[in-house]
Amino acid sequence: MGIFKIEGGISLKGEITPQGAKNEALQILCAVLLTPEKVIINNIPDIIDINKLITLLGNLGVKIQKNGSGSYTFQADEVNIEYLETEAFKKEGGSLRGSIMIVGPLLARFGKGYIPKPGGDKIGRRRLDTHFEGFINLGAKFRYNREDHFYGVEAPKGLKGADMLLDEASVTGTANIVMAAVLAKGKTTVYNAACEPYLQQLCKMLNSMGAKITGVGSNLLTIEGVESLGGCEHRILPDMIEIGSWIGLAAMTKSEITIKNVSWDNLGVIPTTFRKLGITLERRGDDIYIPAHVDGYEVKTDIDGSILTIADAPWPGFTPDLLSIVLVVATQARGDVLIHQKMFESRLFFVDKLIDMGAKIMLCDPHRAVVMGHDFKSQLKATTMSSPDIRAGISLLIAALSAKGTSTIQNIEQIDRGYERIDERLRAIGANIVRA
Ligand SMILES: CC(=O)N[C@H]1[C@@H](OP(=O)(O)OP(=O)(O)OC[C@H]2O[C@@H](n3ccc(=O)[nH]c3=O)[C@H](O)[C@@H]2O)O[C@H](CO)[C@@H](O)[C@@H]1O
Ligand SMILES: C=C(OP(=O)(O)O)C(=O)O
Repeated sequence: MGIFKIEGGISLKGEITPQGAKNEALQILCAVLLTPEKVIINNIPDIIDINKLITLLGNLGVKIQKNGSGSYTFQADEVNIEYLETEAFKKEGGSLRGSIMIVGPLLARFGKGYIPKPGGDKIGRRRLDTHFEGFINLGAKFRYNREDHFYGVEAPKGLKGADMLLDEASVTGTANIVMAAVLAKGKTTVYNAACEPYLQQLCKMLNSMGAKITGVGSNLLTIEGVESLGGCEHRILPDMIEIGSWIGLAAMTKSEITIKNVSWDNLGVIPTTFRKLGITLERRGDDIYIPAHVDGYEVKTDIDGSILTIADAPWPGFTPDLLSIVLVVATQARGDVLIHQKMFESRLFFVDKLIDMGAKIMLCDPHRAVVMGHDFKSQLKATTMSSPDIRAGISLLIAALSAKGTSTIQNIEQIDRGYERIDERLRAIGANIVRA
């Protein structure tokens, strides 16, 4: 397992360009299974999770050609569906969360889809019921083997469009159901659909392949099934979670940073949420400019003076993936913040490490933490820590960059699974970080 050694307490300066979005890329890569024609995808991030999914597609027989940095051509004209029943697939298929989204396309095109319990972060229960209830609504037969946690759906006679109301607006669940419904017979409506920008991107890509999806961007999608889909070219959006991470990093290290080409119109409430923490962000064209916060940043209260609460919610609410970053940034703010992580129950436990570093945080229960900001009057102390999940990992990295002295972060594979060449990119703006 690799480690990062970080010499903190240094202000950074410069420009940083966000990578392509991990969570969009996972959906888009699965969609290549829907057509025998060539699909070109640009701006694919070079990170562990994405590279694992590309390997999985290769093992399924998809032809893969690298065109250049971040650009690939995929062709799923000879899919080896038997691979789904091998021991190798049982091992490999479960190693990331995003692999669950191969099931919808395979079911739609080949009448069957199997998957071992998918991996991803250990951040609480991660149910798959919404996915499989959706497939069942489309006429698939479902089976689950409790012993080896293996899920399967089959529809040898094809899928049939249906009206459905999802039990929750699951992001990967909606993507999976949409990818199954595009090739079903007749009309499907999906209400309480997730509608975040990455899902909108998926729907736009599918429409460019010949699918008929309307309502894109809303929570009611209507899908007219088509016989087959063709090839296309698609570009992945910048990663909004990475953008939020750089905003937090800039504020915490009092650095002047420009985040390039962020696709502002797809950031939703992310900029306003950081502004509530007192962070100044300027829109400059499609860039975000963050001045050095030499005098710190002051948390805004609610209109009636009550303590600011930052909570997650399905899009267009604030993404749960940025709450850990907001929490670490709050430790040096002027004022107090309640962080309410509603979706996942094990994502706040990393606060122990921040408390060890000197942060004032009260963990009220698994979902809520009150952060009492230091206003930089007391700097965090460098320490040795281990990254429990991807977003806690980056939050600890931000804490280490702000702390005086040398910190060590272990288990950095958790960070590498979502952030491309992070050490190299941070060194380019002046950070003292080495990989060992
Ligand atoms: C590979 C990928 O794209 N992963 C993202 C995806 O995961 P994923 O698609 O797995 O997450 P889901 O949207 O299914 O649900 C996330 C959690 O929120 C709960 N939930 C969800 C919707 C809802 O209306 N109410 C509710 O309580 C679910 O029970 C679950 O515990 O979306 C999550 C929520 O944005 C992100 O954290 C993950 O980074
Ligand atoms: C939780 C995340 O990823 P995954 O769903 O892949 O575990 C994340 O990206 O923050």
